[in-house]
Amino acid sequence: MDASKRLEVLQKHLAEGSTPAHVVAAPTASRGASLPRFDIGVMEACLDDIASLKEEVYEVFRHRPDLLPSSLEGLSKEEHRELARQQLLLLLKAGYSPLRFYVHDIRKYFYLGELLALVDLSLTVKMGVQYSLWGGSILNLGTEKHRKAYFEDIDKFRLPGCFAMTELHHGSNVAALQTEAVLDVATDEWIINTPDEGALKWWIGNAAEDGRAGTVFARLKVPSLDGQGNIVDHGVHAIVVPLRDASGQCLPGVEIRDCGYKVGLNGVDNGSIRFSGVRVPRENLLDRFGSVDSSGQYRSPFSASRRFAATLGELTGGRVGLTCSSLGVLKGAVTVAIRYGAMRRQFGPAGGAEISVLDYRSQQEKLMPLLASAYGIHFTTRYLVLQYAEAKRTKEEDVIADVHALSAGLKAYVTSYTANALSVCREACGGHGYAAVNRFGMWRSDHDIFQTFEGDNTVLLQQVSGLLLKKYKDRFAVAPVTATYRYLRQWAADSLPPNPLVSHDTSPRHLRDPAFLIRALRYRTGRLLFTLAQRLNKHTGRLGQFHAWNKCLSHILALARAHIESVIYTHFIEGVNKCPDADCRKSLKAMADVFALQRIQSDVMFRNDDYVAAEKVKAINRLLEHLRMEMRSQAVPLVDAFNIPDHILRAPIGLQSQDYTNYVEVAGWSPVM
Ligand SMILES: Cc1cc2nc3c(=O)[nH]c(=O)nc-3n(C[C@H](O)[C@H](O)[C@H](O)COP(=O)(O)OP(=O)(O)OC[C@H]3O[C@@H](n4cnc5c(N)ncnc54)[C@H](O)[C@@H]3O)c2cc1C
Repeated sequence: MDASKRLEVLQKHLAEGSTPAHVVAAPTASRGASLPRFDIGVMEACLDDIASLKEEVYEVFRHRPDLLPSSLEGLSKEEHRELARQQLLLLLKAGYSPLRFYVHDIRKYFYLGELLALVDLSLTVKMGVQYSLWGGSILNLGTEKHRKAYFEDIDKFRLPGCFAMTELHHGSNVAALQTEAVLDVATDEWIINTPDEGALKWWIGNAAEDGRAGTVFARLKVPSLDGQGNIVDHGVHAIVVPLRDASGQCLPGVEIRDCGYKVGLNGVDNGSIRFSGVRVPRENLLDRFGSVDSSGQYRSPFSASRRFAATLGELTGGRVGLTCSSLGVLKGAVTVAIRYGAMRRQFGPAGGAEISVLDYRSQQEKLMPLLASAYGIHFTTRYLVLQYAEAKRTKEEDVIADVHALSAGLKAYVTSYTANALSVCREACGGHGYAAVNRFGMWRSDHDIFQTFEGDNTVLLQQVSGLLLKKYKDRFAVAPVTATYRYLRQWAADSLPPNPLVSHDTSPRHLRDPAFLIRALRYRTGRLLFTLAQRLNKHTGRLGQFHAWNKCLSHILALARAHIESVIYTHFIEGVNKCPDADCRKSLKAMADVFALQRIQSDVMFRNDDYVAAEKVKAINRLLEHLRMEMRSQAVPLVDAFNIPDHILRAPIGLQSQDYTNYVEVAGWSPVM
């Protein structure tokens, strides 16, 4: 049943006052606080209006259990690469065209990234390399001639390709890359060279085995037009360079080595590349933002720094994709941990039955915030995807800037959050969480690098704060005194408690009021921003900009995280309000409250500033405990609403059956002993 049908059915039942058959049964062991039961299908519909894609894609894999191994233990990197390749080819044979999704229906493209994360993260990353990076660089940095030349072959995976940016000596600092592309005016070709060991391309996905071509980032060096024999360095640009012939042999001047076994993601063939005098036609320069004619005349509508920013800005799609995939992993991990926690029984009152471990408050404290965050991140990620589509459609500068900041911030926040959540979920499943078949180990190893590639998280968070500071500075660039004053007044009005009574208000009604929660989270962002601006101002005079920034770095990172949390909460509440079903809404609202209150509880700044008085902190603690207990009552249906089929989730302790049957079978026992 698709999303709109589900809502229709529910509305009919509500009108008739009856209960649909698939409304979940009451939880067994939740004492005291509980939330109303809800229709899982309706909750799923509130989350996704393209859920049909999930059903179709996962159905494709249902018929190929050979491509869904229960664990990757013992697989060599070559075998794992073949597995990822076959998984990708299966999708293509089933009629999916990721690059067409990328161009015509970006929501589906990113959703695919989320879905495939639970099939195998190597598959998601391989898809990301082929379509977001290799395909995306052609589409976004090139012009029509490049699109015509490569689109079909990239789409069909007839031309597996690479995105060769990183070098041995430089990853985050892209402007410092050293690979050279020198124009030979006589032959109208670029000559690509790796000048030294530090410029070896490194970590390049698809390079070790499959890559037939790649977008290579190199310094564009062009003879000066003054006839003096000088060379002008126009900085880093992207050029298409063929790497292998049809038989898989490296082309003359191209040498490739395998980066070898990694901590995870061994289904992706990362390689290192050296170029020695490789010649490619001048047209191979991806010239949307800067071009060179046959005489060597360089043209760009932008200044060098704006061109560089525009080039890197076009790569935000990769970050959006990683955020979606990371969310997929988070949903999978939380699903396993919560189902297992509900099934697993340890200890109980004297003479009574053992209780589910999920009924321990400590377990709720560990897992309910993760579940709440998964929902909050879900709504925010969906917003990011829509904004990304809007930016591509309208090309409006404001929207592009918003997407740039949000994709950097959300990628950093979500991937770090998920990396930590994987450890919490593993530990919440006790010893059985450590069995390879239950997938936490593999997710942890495969997902860990999400924090680093497509922009190191620490570096990305700085970009977010940099953009916030820029907005702040822009406000008073024109009329410093009045604008600063206006900004502060606005900030005070927006976020400070209107009067001292509020900082002492401990009523649950107030504490759960979205107006209070959003005001508090924005207060934190505003305060961090304002004090950071003051500190940077103070230190820059003495230390210079670079060192002043470094001195304030932990403040800068705190600001970016605070900002992202307030953005997530805003979209979470929007998701709550948009949900048409009252019972679903209650669960969603409880989770949004947990999300925001936990952030307020864990940041001493609120207490230090007397934004929340001591008795209010205690009231928040009590309320959080209560809300987590409430959430526990619907925790299993809440993860069921992610609707991850068993053949995709595979972790035997986390399946819908919620018993040990699959797990004992994996160990070779007959289920009936
Ligand atoms: C499995 C894998 C696949 C990859 N695939 C590709 C690919 O297909 N194509 C490609 O081009 N690249 C690829 N990469 C490279 C990846 O994008 C880089 O590793 C990443 O950008 C980080 O750069 P780096 O490794 O040089 O880290 P560095 O920038 O050297 O970072 C090292 C440490 O220094 C810190 N640091 C660096 N700069 C700052 C700063 N300004 N402020 C504070 N701290 C800082 C970082 O936080 C980090 O902790 C891949 C990497 C891996 C591991």
